[in-house]
Amino acid sequence: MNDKPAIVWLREDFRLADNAALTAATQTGAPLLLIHIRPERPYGMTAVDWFREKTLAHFNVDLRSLGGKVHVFAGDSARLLPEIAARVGAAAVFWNRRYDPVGREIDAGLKREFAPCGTEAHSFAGALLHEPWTVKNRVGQPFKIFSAYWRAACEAGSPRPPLPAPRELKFFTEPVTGAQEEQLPWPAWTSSLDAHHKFGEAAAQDRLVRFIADDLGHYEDERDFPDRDATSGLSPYLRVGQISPRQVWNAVSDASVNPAHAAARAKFLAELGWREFAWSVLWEHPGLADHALRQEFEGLPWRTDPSGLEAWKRGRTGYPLVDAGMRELWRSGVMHNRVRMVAASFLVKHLLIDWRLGEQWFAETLADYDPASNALNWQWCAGTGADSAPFFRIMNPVLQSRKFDPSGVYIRRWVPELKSVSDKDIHAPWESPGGLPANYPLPIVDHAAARRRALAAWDGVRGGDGQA
Ligand SMILES: Cc1cc2nc3c(=O)[nH]c(=O)nc-3n(C[C@H](O)[C@H](O)[C@H](O)COP(=O)(O)OP(=O)(O)OC[C@H]3O[C@@H](n4cnc5c(N)ncnc54)[C@H](O)[C@@H]3O)c2cc1C
Repeated sequence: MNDKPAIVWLREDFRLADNAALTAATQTGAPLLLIHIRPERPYGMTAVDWFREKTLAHFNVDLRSLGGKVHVFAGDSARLLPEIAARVGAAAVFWNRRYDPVGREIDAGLKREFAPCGTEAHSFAGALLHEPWTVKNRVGQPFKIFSAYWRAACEAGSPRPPLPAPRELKFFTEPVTGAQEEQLPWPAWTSSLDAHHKFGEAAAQDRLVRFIADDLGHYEDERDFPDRDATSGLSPYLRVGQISPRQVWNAVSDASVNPAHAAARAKFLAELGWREFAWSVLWEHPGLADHALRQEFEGLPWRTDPSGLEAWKRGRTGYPLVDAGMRELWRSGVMHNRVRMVAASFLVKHLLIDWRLGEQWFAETLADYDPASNALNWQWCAGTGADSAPFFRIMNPVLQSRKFDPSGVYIRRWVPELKSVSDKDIHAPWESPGGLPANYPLPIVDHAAARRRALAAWDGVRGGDGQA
């Protein structure tokens, strides 16, 4: 028995089950000191910060019933973690790895700092199915194309089964100085988000079980329709680690699915694969959110258009599907994937506004924001990434709306001004015989003209040899 505590540093892994760091710390027999270090937030809370804080609060409720809690600190973790470890005389520190450029540098520095002090620092895989540096092509290079990446990842074998939650947790009970209030005051803008989310490990598991039972079988056919609740809704839980990708992978792989639906299962697992691919690309390109992967796009003549950007952010572009998506984002902290694509394409191609400004807005407002998936998908939509939709493929927001929200159910949910417009006219209400409803704007840009402008800009970058 060892009375020096083992510190478990929780970052994006607020769960008891399949938490390799927690399990390993438990196995030492030392009393556990669970800590979380809030980063300094000079610009205030973002939506994913809000989701993480809510998650932490719920995790603490679960822990209290087991006699423990997460001690919360705030500040620079590179300085604080060694201080806390020294203060409590920790025998060892455990964490699950993170892969963002800043986080991985801090963690590597901490390991170097702990080594000579006799405090063991142990890190584990937890947030991904495959460590981002492990899936490589035959000559040891990272993949640039998703399909090749995913084939290789699948050939590497199934991820190991998830770990059970530790049967018994013994907590460090001495007072720990310097800890903060567990809960921060919520900014006013977060109040509308609450109604759209449930928190806690049990809620995440429940969502997974319901998705498998009700939606997995028709995932492939229905996932693109924002008017249906046909996707898993797991992304915020995955983001803050209330559920692990291994738990999702194994539950979906083991579920008994009608053989006719095997393709739906494969499609869903491949979407988890996109998440993996995004992290592997970020691992290789730490500047993914700042620099176009295709260099030539750095020369694209982006427009400076503050009022266009503001109309896009507020859902006032006059294109109902784009506006519905942007308002869904603001009010709920999430947006359906198909609509994310249409809204992103609209900003980049119709308004010719730099994709980085859209990436930043999503980073502030998405409850599932992660630096890999967000940057990769923005580069995909902008055509600037390695395996992206080509720039000249410009989504028509009206046709997308007619195809994927045919009766306007999704639009009416988020754009109440259009409630009484007919199903036929709701996609382009400015053409409605009844006239445009009061308070809803005319399109801020004409589709055909915007398309021509975008193609001309792209042609300039390509030296005039482009195809439209
Ligand atoms: C411009 C843009 C920005 C995006 N930003 C983010 C982001 O910051 N964080 C984020 O998690 N996803 C992002 N996505 C991807 C995708 O929209 C969301 O993962 C998805 O909408 C989440 O809903 P779901 O959990 O119901 O997904 P499901 O369809 O149920 O998919 C299951 C899981 O697979 C993963 N996944 C699905 N699609 C993608 C994808 N295209 N790229 C990466 N992973 C995917 C997610 O982890 C998701 O939870 C972005 C997409 C676009 C077009």
